[in-house]
Amino acid sequence: MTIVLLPGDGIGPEVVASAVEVLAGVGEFDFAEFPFGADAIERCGTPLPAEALTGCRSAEAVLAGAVGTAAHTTTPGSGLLRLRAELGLYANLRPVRAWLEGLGPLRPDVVAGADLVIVRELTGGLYVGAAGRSAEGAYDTCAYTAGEIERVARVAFRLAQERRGRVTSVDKANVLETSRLWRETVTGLGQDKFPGVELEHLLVDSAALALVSDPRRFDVVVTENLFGDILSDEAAAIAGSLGLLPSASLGDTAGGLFEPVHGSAPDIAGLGIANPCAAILSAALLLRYALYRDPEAAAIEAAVARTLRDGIRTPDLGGTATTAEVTRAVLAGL
Ligand SMILES: NC(=O)c1ccc[n+]([C@@H]2O[C@H](COP(=O)([O-])OP(=O)(O)OC[C@H]3O[C@@H](n4cnc5c(N)ncnc54)[C@H](O)[C@@H]3O)[C@@H](O)[C@H]2O)c1
Ligand SMILES: CC(C)[C@H](C(=O)O)[C@@H](O)C(=O)O
Ligand SMILES: [Mg+2]
Repeated sequence: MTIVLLPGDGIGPEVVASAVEVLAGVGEFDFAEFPFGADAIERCGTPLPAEALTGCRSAEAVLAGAVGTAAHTTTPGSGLLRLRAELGLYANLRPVRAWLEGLGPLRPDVVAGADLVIVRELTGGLYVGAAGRSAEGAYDTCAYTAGEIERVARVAFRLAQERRGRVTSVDKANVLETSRLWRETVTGLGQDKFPGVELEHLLVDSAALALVSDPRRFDVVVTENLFGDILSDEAAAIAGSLGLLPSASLGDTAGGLFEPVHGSAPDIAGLGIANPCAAILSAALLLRYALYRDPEAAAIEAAVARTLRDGIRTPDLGGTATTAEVTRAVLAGL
């Protein structure tokens, strides 16, 4: 059972090492590591070398850190986008929980008990549409097919059936044609196949406010690629830090890509203070969604919750613990 590791850049290798320690604490796995991101550009001349892609294709699952450095800004991200596209990972689950009161910048009475999942469409929209420069400026284009919308909406509805039975679809249907198609398609699918799931539609600007003023109203949020990218970083305020947000990128075949929502955090890379929880929780999602080992996944999540409760927290959460100390506490809590 091989798990491919793509540590990448900045704090990526630091937090992936923590996640690997925690995985080794719950079972026996084979790991195969490949260069990725700016690290791969330096070593192989490309952010996603052919052997890394081949390794990812044949692995049970992929655990990634983050990509990007000050010297290499856009190209490392293109390797990540290509990996998602090549593996057909169109649904990106980004669970957000208020693990503990008072961790983040928001009022505890607003966030206490919040527990939602953002399902971000991951292989379409503005990220992949025709883009370029013209004589006068530049352009990016947004296009979605009904099929692309329906398949990610299906993931959201199914997830809601296992949770609290409520989907919020986020779009900008008052302006964008792709959003009007998004709204029609999600509505049709809900009526036809998921009548038991409550569906509401929110415009993205209004959703952005509701996320931080009334996060408990959300169960499953489904939205297009760029809105999902932005709203998920915003939602980190509910959890308390980007260092607490994991993700699972899934397609129609087994396996998937599991990675923190955060980036390579060049401002703290190499200091040993990165919060490893997002990567550790991504490893838990890997166990749940790629290896079907839910008990181990739940054990890791409980150990992270205990570590936070015990006050063993990195500086992003107002603590003084190091990456290694948090990792040790999670392992001890298993
Ligand atoms: N999935 C990815 O690989 C990914 C995601 C986002 C950004 N990026 C890339 O990362 C680079 C930096 O981007 P950015 O600074 O806008 O976003 P970032 O997510 O790297 O950092 C934003 C802020 O959050 C903090 N932070 C992030 N993760 C943390 C953690 N685990 N523990 C403690 N603090 C943490 C950082 O220190 C920084 O202050 C860019 O090159 C960007 O393209 C990559
Ligand atoms: C690095 C970047 C391409 C990536 C994205 O925009 O998808 C990141 O921000 C994320 O959220 O995974
Ligand atoms: Mg992002």
